[in-house]
Amino acid sequence: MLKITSLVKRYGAGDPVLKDLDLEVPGEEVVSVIGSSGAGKSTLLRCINRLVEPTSGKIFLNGTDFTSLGKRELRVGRRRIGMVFQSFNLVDRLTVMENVQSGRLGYISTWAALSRRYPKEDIRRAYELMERVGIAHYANKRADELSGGERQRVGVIRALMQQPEILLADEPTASLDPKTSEQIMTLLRDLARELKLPVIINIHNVNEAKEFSDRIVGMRYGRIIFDDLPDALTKDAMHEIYAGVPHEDRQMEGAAA
Ligand SMILES: Nc1ncnc2c1ncn2[C@@H]1O[C@H](COP(=O)(O)OP(=O)(O)OP(=O)(O)O)[C@@H](O)[C@H]1O
Repeated sequence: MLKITSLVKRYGAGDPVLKDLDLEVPGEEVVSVIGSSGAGKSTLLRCINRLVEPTSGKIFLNGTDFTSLGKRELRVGRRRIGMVFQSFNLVDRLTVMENVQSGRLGYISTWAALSRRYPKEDIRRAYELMERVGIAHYANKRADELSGGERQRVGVIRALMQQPEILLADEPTASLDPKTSEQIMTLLRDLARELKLPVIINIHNVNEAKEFSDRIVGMRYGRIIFDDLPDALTKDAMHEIYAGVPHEDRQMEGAAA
């Protein structure tokens, strides 16, 4: 369970971009965070693992107060949070297996990692997960020889190798074509169920958010102004979330389709 209370983030001396946010995400729930550009979605995600330092407020993951962790504790704590990125963040010249094993970097010795002497159990788990998502036959291929969808599968498996307690996905499908995008969203939803893992997805595609999430959180100017089931995301609710945004009409048509 993730619990966020009274979260505020202010960059420099400017106005806060997160304004007193409260959010709870229980296990195996897929929550999509939507909202116009600049609403604070990425900042929210990045505050959870403290890639961005919260200004005030509390973030608890299964009882641990992440906001109070010191540097060393935070390094260990971050293993409990898996992250999936829009641009995949793979090391191109490394193989799929090497990229996947980098999810274990915090757990094994530097020597073992550098000499690629991965523990047997890690190799077994990597193959199990790669088979689950259909990329096991690419284990020895270089990451840059894969398609976008395959690369994102590697990104997801690398995050899962950490055995995380939550998965944060920052626009995981934004670089993918519509069909591949749906496959990745299906995968995230199914893995959430199978691994009993809460998943928070920052996403612009409202149709995908509605189709693949258990719950939608709508942000506007640093506040959560919608938090409900996908079916409750009516045109009016969309209007409120996206009011004043240049692409408002396109977004609304998308949701109504
Ligand atoms: N490092 C930073 N320094 C200063 N301001 C920042 C920084 N990162 C983000 N911001 C500002 O914080 C606000 C929220 O940005 P954020 O990236 O969280 O929004 P977002 O909803 O994820 O937007 P998008 O959908 O375009 O990615 C924006 O006004 C942005 O300019």
